Amino acid sequence: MPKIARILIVDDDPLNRVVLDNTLSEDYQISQCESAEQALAFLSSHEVDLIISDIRMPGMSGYDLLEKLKTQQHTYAIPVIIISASNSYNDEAKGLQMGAMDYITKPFSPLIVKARVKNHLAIKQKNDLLEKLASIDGLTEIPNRRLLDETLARNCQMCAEYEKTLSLLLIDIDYFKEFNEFYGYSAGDECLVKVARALEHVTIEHLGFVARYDGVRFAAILTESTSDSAEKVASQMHDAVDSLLITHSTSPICAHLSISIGIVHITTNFNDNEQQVFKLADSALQQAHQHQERIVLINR
Ligand SMILES: Nc1nc2c(ncn2[C@@H]2O[C@H](COP(=O)(O)OP(=O)(O)OP(=O)(O)O)[C@@H](O)[C@H]2O)c(=O)[nH]1
Repeated sequence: MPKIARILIVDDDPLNRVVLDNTLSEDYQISQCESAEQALAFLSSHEVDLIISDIRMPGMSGYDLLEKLKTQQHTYAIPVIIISASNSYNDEAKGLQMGAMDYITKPFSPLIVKARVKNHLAIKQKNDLLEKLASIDGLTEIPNRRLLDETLARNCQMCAEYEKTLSLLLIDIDYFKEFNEFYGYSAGDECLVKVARALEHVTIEHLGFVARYDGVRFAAILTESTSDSAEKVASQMHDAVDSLLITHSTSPICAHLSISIGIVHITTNFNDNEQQVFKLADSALQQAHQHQERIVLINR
């Protein structure tokens, strides 16, 4: 069943909220807020597909709300329709320049509101799909490098700001060139999909994030972890890949397909950016390869 879109109405006038609610509630799930401040609080814990906001409200105005929405990761992509009693071109231009998708003047025609809402939701749906396609690895269907880079940058910033811990695990499949050469590239593809699923399963259980970093390397991010818990996750990843029992007869180290893992664990008060964090995880992975160790951990 297709998901019913959720629309948030922000207006200090209860009558306007009721009229809009009556216009749209037959087709959508509606939530109402009587101020921009209340809307921001609501959006911190609820997902919405579209916002309809008045401009002139006590406290924060609709413009202030727009400005704030555009600076937050979880709200910048939500389309906003401004609905206002002002028919001044300046007000309309300002709203559109600030990123509103549309501007409707009051009194409004319910049919026009319905049609515009429907059109903006259709565009949002397509944008969401494009966003998803641009963030997912085509072969393994787990997040790709682009989403990994964004997620790591965001998490590094959050950890520095709120003094939280972060672990980055870099996972490499051992002797995959030899696997491809012996079993063929499409068997290699199948194997990558299986390994990705196994890693994803373990990571999700620990509320982490995993992505395909490049050809045969994966990366997982764990926040608020300890170095022990990061090592435990790495060890579970080894078990998960071992239990796939994928024969690798040309591997010099194991009869089955195996992985090596480098971990960097960052404790509070760190100032490393995402590139430095990545370099450290990579050097842990190189050490794992050099010394043929299953897991190498660098504490920072
Ligand atoms: N089947 C398949 N192979 C890939 C894909 N992407 C990269 N590869 C192959 O993966 C192999 C990776 O080789 P290397 O980076 O040398 O890694 P390795 O052979 O595992 O060597 P070590 O990392 O030292 O254990 C190369 O042969 C690539 O062609 C893919 O999407 N599918």
